[in-house]
Amino acid sequence: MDKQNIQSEPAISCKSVSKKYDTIEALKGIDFTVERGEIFGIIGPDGAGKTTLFRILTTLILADSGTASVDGFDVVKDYKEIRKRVGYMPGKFSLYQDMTVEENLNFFATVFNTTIEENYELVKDIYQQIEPFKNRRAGKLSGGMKQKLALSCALIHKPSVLFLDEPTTGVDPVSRKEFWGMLKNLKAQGITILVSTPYMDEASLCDRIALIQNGQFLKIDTPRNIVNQYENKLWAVQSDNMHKLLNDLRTNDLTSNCFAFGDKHHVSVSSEQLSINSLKETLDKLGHTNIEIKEIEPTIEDCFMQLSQK
Ligand SMILES: Nc1ncnc2c1ncn2[C@@H]1O[C@H](COP(=O)(O)OP(=O)(O)OP(=O)(O)O)[C@@H](O)[C@H]1O
Repeated sequence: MDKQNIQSEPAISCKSVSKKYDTIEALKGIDFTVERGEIFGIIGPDGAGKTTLFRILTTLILADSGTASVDGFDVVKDYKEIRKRVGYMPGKFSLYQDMTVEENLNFFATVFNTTIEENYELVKDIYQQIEPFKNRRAGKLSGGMKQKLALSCALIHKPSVLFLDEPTTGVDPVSRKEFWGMLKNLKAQGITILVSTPYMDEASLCDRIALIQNGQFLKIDTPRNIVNQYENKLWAVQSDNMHKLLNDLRTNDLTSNCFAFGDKHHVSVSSEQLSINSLKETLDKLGHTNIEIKEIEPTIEDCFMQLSQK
């Protein structure tokens, strides 16, 4: 395929991709495309199928059925081309623990037939933060520093598509925030990013997201549109006895679902018959004290809970 044709293809395209491990259906007919220059998030809990999808797209395993392409190349036929063009940061950072920071980066550069100097501009902002520790072994770095080194290694050959599988899992909140800042900078340099995360709060940092559960996409859209499409009213409820409150809310005929969210319970209400005051009265009769109920804006997690129960 010539260069111009490649540029008109989406960065990633997946059509009816399925994968089984014995009897476990890890992916059940995944369909989506990622446009060039997007930060696209795959959001879902452990075991939803995120890693399996990443491995198929980075040509490490084969799908049982369906087709997929990356940067315009077919994941089966053109796997060699794809390997040159993608950067992959697996969930468990693939660093050589006994090699130093600099040796790790050098190694990845050499594997891709390049040098640190050649693509230094691309990794500079990230690598400079760990450069003071360049003689330290990777195994002795903190979680946040390991993450920065792993990202530098995934970028050192200037990939056009970057695959980041749960890059912020096990990383402290400050480093998580910094990390998303780095992704924005990479996007500004024209790199397409597919990133998976179990943290629903990170969804809003993506251009578009797919919510995944049990090997299926529940929804694909911008985080804003997903939140706007939330169907019910949503209330945050608390009382002195949160455990009993959860049971009482779940057995109420007029609420559609309820789950614990931080120090409150989030209750989804589809019925017009139920008002905040009438729910307060009901809970009062059930013996609850210090009841507080507030209407709130749904988060992506609320949307996920609603969609996953359909
Ligand atoms: N090599 C394998 N052999 C058998 N089952 C597997 C294998 N790899 C994954 N699975 C199963 O396939 C399903 C999807 O797993 P996958 O690792 O893709 O999900 P995930 O969303 O990345 O979750 P996690 O963050 O836990 O890895 C799970 O039920 C998992 O147990």
